Amino acid sequence: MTSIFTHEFNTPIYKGKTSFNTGLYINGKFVEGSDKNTIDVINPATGKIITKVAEATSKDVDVAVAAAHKAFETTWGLNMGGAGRSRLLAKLAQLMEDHQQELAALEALDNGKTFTWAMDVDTTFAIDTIRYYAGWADKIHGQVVETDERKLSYTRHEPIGVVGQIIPWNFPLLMMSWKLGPALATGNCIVMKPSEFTPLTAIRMSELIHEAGFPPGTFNLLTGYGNTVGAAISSHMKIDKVAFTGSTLVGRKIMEAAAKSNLKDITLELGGKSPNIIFNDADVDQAVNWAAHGIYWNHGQACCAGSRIFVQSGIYDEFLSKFTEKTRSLKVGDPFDLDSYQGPQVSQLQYDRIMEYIQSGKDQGATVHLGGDRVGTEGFYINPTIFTDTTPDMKIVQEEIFGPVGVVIKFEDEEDVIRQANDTVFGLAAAVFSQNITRALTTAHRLKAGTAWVNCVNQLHANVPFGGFKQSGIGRELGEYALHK
Ligand SMILES: NC(=O)C1=CN([C@@H]2O[C@H](COP(=O)(O)OP(=O)(O)OC[C@H]3O[C@@H](n4cnc5c(N)ncnc54)[C@H](OP(=O)(O)O)[C@@H]3O)[C@@H](O)[C@H]2O)C=CC1
Ligand SMILES: CCCCCC/C=C/C(=O)O
Repeated sequence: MTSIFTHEFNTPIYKGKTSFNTGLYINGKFVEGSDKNTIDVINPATGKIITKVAEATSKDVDVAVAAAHKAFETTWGLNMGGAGRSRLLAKLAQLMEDHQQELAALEALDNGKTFTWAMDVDTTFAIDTIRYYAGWADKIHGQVVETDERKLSYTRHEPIGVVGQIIPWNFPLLMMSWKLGPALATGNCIVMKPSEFTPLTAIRMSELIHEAGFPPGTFNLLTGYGNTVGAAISSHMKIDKVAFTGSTLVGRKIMEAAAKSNLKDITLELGGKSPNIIFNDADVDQAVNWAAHGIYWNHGQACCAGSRIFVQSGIYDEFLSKFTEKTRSLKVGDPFDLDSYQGPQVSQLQYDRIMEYIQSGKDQGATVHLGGDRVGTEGFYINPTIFTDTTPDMKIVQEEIFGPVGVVIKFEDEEDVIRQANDTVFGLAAAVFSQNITRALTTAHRLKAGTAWVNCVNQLHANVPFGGFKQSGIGRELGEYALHK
């Protein structure tokens, strides 16, 4: 028997109730996992169990894939026109909006992000994304190509089939929407695995997908572990594509599994070590605010986090002093407190990883300019941390920390900073701060990054493609680009 999770939020910022089934969602029904095991879901603010959810196995993957294939052949795929798909996606967006506060509260409870950001960013952007792809669903056509005066050819944009989607814990609902939107708009059926750490909004979304009226089997949700369910999805012979967001390490495994099984198509949105470049002629106060947002927002748990802050020598001291003050002012605390900027890291595992990076920075001779320690005695809270006196070879300069830890590095001129900024295996995002538009754009164009922001950071929109160069990924999400792969 599957269980129902009921929770009453009685917090300063949100009061309300949620109640939903914690089973796997397969073929339009909530069911137990084939082994009847469960996974504990932990509250990162306390380290205590919130609830248990069903644990899927590779057998459940087979059942979900069969259901998805049946839906693809009968009620979805080429059998449901674009207008029908559009209507259902629009209905889903409306249901998400009707339950926005509940979804934001669940995200804050499960992930540790603040309720305020979950409302203003995660849920709002997720709703926008589903609505945006609802708009596309009936506007997807191929081309007519005249080959000579008497002949023409035409192309058709057909769905791929059954797609596996593996999503991470840092933006659970948002990453779900980035993957759901284009896949459903183009007529594919889905077998999705959320992160074992943050499954709650994905499960609640399964109920909303059901309520919206998507035919059984169109969308299936399997809560489970990466090395069982994730691996079974990426090596499945009847899954036609896998879309993944997560670490570069696992991205590599997925690509290998795809190659070794049925050569399925892949989209990978992986790690980053984004440079944030601040020239002498930047508006320093503006750059300080954006730099803080770039690295500390979502507790540094963002693929595009501006974790390497390069500051030109003429303003280095002024910047560092103001950036230190700004960092000191950010309140770390309960995700449901009105004035919290930063909540806990998502898990004990992630907390330990970040602390190990902080220790490695110290061991390799960098200076902890600010922070570097835990906050409080329970939960996974870490003080926003600034490192200085780094060298290019240090782990904290080269590797993705995925925590509120930034390195501030002095540079001399444009050539110097472009060389340093591009000295990374990653290439997801970058930012440039300068009042000189020519310098800003010239620098932005020379950075090997999928996205380069000028005088701002983290500006992502449903209609703008996003994805990485180098080991930050393959393919693009969002915008029209996401419809083509
Ligand atoms: N680009 C991004 O947005 C993200 C980057 N990361 C980076 O990865 C680091 C490690 O975080 P972590 O949570 O371990 O990231 P992972 O890459 O392990 O997790 C992302 C997703 O992949 C799943 N997964 C794990 N192993 C496999 C596998 N063998 N086959 C298929 N799917 C699998 C996970 O499942 P499970 O539920 O078992 O964990 C989860 O759903 C972070 O510190 C950060 O640097 C992490 C998350 C997001
Ligand atoms: C303003 C919205 C920012 C969204 C960031 C999305 C990041 C994705 C990732 O970490 O994979």
